[in-house]
Amino acid sequence: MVSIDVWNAAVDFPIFDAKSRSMKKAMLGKTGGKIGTDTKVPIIEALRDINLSLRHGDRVALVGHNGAGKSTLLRLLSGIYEPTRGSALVEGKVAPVFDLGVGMDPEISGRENIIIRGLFLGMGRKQMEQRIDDIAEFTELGNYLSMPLRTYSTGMRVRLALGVVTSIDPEILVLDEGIGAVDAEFLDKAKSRLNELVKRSGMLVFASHSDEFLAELCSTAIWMEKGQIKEHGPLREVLTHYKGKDPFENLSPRAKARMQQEQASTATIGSNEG
Ligand SMILES: Nc1ncnc2c1ncn2[C@@H]1O[C@H](COP(=O)(O)OP(=O)(O)OP(=O)(O)O)[C@@H](O)[C@H]1O
Repeated sequence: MVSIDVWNAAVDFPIFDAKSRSMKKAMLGKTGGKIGTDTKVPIIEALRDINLSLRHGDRVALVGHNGAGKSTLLRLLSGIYEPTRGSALVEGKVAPVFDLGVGMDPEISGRENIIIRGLFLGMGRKQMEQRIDDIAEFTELGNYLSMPLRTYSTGMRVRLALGVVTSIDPEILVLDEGIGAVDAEFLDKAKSRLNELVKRSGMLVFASHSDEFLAELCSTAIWMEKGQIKEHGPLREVLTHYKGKDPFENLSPRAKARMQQEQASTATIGSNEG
């Protein structure tokens, strides 16, 4: 069973080449973590006082303004960052998808990239070889799959990357958005594959600014503000507080129906956090 537990965690970034003297006089910005200037080296407090408990089946949206700490939290949950203070315990294999293009080699073919990227996401070579035809069909890239990746347009690369990512069997899927570069028709096709992927995965944490996508894939949400969790609860409720209005009024009927279904089955959230 997969699980994530975080206790009083903080992540700091010391900035060795910043001029702390001039920063003391600077106005407090609206975005980003707090910049501490008490020490010789300024420190950005990207995350602080994070307490979180996620379990099998959780599908969590991560929302918040620029610099609120979403990407840092995703990296903490993926084991890429260690907490500076506090602790984080992650049980299960994490497939981190932060940048769809990461791990792709421009000089090798689309097909070879499918295998390499799959290995990077924790799959075996045999497993990827079994799935390659399905991925090829999904991407609709045809003969381009034998061409080096450098000959692809941005959208074509995203198709390939999405094809691979949606073919894996992750225990914990950690997604940062970056799915914007494909055309609407393809995105629609990707949605059902993403849905299947999320169903197969033990847990999803998904940072996105797209209400449509969040409604499609998530049932609960964490609202980050200035490096802290401001609210954790049912998706619609948290997004309504975050945005100041219900963002789902104008959603597609399909997304609305799915969300209502989710809400009916959502257990009490956050009762085991503290
Ligand atoms: N490698 C780093 N070095 C120094 N500061 C960093 C680093 N990564 C993030 N930060 C700082 O940590 C804070 C949180 O950044 P983070 O990228 O987690 O925010 P975010 O919510 O993902 O933002 P966005 O929506 O703009 O991507 C910001 O103040 C940022 O400046």
